[in-house]
Amino acid sequence: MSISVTNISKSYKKVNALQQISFDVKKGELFGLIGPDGAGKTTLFRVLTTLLFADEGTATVAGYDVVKDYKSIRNNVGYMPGRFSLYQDLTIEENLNFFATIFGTTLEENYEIIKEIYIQIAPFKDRRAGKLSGGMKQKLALCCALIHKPKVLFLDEPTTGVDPVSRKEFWEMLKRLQQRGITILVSTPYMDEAELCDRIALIQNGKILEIDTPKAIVKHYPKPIYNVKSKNTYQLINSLKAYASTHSVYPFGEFVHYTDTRLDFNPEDLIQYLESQKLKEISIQETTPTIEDTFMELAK
Ligand SMILES: Nc1ncnc2c1ncn2[C@@H]1O[C@H](COP(=O)(O)OP(=O)(O)OP(=O)(O)O)[C@@H](O)[C@H]1O
Repeated sequence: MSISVTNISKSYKKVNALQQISFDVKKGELFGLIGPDGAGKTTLFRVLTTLLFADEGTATVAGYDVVKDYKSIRNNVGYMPGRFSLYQDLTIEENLNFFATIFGTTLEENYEIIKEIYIQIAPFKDRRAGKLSGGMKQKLALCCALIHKPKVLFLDEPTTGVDPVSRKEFWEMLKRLQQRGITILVSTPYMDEAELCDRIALIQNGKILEIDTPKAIVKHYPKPIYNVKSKNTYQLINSLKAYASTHSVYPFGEFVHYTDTRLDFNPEDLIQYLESQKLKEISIQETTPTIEDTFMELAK
């Protein structure tokens, strides 16, 4: 195993940020931690990168214990924290040289591993990090996390605040790093990114709700789910919430996702009810559940 977490708990006074978390990540796996703000993702990253002690439990990374072997872990992992880690007043090149130096290496020595990402920002190498776009900062932060050739890469919400094109490119880069045998633990609040991981853990309020491949997680969804639409979405949600047989209701893109408590649910009954509520242009269609639907169901 590349990462092994056993019954890790961590509290900040009254907040139980992590509660008995256990999971394993295999060597070379791209593993996603999926959960909303405050779920405990950053706390877990900090424990695994030896920056914070857990109250209970044990964890190993690349075979090293996070408490006893913290020095070895620091030499073998790359960490890209969610909040920006670069020196804003240093240029791209200076940031890279700085990170290389603290790990006792040079940009030249490990150029091969960062080359593909670095060439995209190299034309701006004399620009200060503080003056870069979100996508460029992210690429520079990834280069800095990789400069000492880590075995395991920790990426805390690397695509938050980054435009959709850069997000897509970023995930393509991660896939290529994975092909080099690097184990990657990445957190994201974006459910569409969850589908790009080999396996994911859904996490909320410091607890793991489920761990599996994205496909299997969606397969476990327990009910038929419907895309419901009408002219007035706000009123539609309120009416659906007030309906006697509602199991779940929440906005989902241009639709409202609806599940019913009855096994013999007939959409016609729901249409009649919504019409009686004076809703107009109603449509109901069964749809395939997504990871977000599974999350909403488990988090209920
Ligand atoms: N230093 C701290 N002192 C007190 N509470 C904290 C501290 N750090 C985090 N918390 C709380 O612990 C919980 C987990 O926070 P954590 O930052 O690990 O979550 P997260 O999933 O990374 O979310 P975010 O994306 O918002 O950082 C939250 O309720 C947060 O408010």
